[in-house]
Amino acid sequence: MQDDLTGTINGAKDAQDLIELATAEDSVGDLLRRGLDWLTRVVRFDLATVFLLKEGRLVSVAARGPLANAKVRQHSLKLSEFPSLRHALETRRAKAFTEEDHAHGDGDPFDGVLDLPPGHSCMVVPLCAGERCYGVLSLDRAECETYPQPVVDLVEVYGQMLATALQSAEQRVTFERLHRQDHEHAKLLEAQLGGDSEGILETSRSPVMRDLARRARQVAETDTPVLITGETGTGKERLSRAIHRWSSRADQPFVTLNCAAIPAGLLESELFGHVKGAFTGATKDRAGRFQMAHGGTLLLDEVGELPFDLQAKLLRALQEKTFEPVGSDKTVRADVRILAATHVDLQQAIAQKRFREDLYYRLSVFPLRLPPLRERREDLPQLCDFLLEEQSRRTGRRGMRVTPAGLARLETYEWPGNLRELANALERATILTRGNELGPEAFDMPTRGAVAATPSVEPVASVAPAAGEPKLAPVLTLAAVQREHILRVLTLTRGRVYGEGGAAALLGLKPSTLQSRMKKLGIARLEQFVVDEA
Ligand SMILES: Nc1ncnc2c1ncn2[C@@H]1O[C@H](COP(=O)(O)OP(=O)(O)OP(=O)(O)O)[C@@H](O)[C@H]1O
Repeated sequence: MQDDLTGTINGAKDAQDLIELATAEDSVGDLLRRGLDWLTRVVRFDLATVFLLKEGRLVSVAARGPLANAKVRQHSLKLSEFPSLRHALETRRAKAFTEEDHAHGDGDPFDGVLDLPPGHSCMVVPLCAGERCYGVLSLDRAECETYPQPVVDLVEVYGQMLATALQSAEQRVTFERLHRQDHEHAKLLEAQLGGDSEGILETSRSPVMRDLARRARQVAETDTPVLITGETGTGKERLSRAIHRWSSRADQPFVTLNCAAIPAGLLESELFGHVKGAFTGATKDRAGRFQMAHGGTLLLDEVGELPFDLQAKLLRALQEKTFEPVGSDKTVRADVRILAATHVDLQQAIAQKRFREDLYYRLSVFPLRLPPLRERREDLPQLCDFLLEEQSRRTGRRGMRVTPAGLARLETYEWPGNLRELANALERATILTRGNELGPEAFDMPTRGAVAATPSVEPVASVAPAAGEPKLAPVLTLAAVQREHILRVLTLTRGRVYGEGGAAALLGLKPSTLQSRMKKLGIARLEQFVVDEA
């Protein structure tokens, strides 16, 4: 198709370019520039102008052709004064103007801006997609001739494509803004709840802790993997967050994956993502934690629980920084700094063939061992202040403090659940106390001697027997009874939580519920129950 008003139309190639234009992830400016480039190939004009609708006005945002000048680029029109433009938007149809239209219609949109002859070639194309009309495209030529209908139809399709591309560019901007807002919001919440604070690390009174914090800050500056070990509740996750915040990746995502909390069959997809149809229930592509952490830090919590076959895949992802989502043969690259945490003795797990030695050496380039609370008792006063302050942000109970006698009481306890147990003890004491002072009577843990005798139970109080009556057993807290019972069942199942005959099934709980209860009660996961089956 070629005449005075059409350019050279190169069939499939032009259609393909147009589709590419509509699906490209360009910014709005680039999109308009490329869109007008495309148009020059298929239709002749001296001026193509894109006007976008803003508060009842059509504002020129891009212009192309020999007549495009600064005045055209700054031009704007009141839509209500141009019925022909309004009509094009209402009917969503492109229209070529004839000499007659010019004689009886509204004024020329470029009156006062350009000196175009009466009856010049002119076409108006609405830019509408879905529910929205974004504006109009106008084509003008200094010659007096009407654009033929096939050209109008073609440019109308172009207008629809351009509007669709504008729509997706707009959606992308909105999505990115919402994503940013979510990120900001999450950070704010974290800050409000105190989760963005490193807690008592560098300010610790314990020389061991201070040294650990110093080394953590040094390694934070690098991309070296760090293996954080320590008993349950010693603050491994909080230390990981501190390392992330101290690193140059601080503004990028911090993503965690608790390898013990996710059923083994789903872990690979959680780590590396999956593609639609990879397995029953995979109804769409889903990014894994590696992709989510791109540019940032990924904490593999309870890494000792990672199934053996998945450990090889993780090793490859660490070495090559690439992996394949489940069900895909496409290799994905992610730039992720890895932190791993565990409370199990990985050396022992290696000896029992439950953990790969090569992965261990990869993860443990820089090991950090968090001491248990009983080895840093000198931090108790600071920790109590810190945890009470943090708790007050959640509960509103401000100004709580532990009296010196209360502290002396806390110092006599062994703290098997470490900082988490301390936080829980303080919260319980706050609930049970009317005033602001937590004295020894506010705390329900046994003294050091009692702990040694019955390590897994926590009596609240001994009920004094009346004279002549046999001695009564100590009254246990509900938590202590639960703890003891769960430990018994875990021993029976040799540490197995999941599946038929697992502890969760025996206790009538969902495995995830049992896991979280175990975590709360400070029950370390499972190696002490596992009998080496080799
Ligand atoms: N350095 C710290 N200063 C003050 N409080 C801390 C510190 N580290 C941890 N905590 C508190 O102790 C509790 C347990 O912390 P965290 O979850 O980081 O421990 P963890 O070792 O990762 O536990 P788990 O082994 O169960 O995964 C949380 O309430 C946390 O706020």
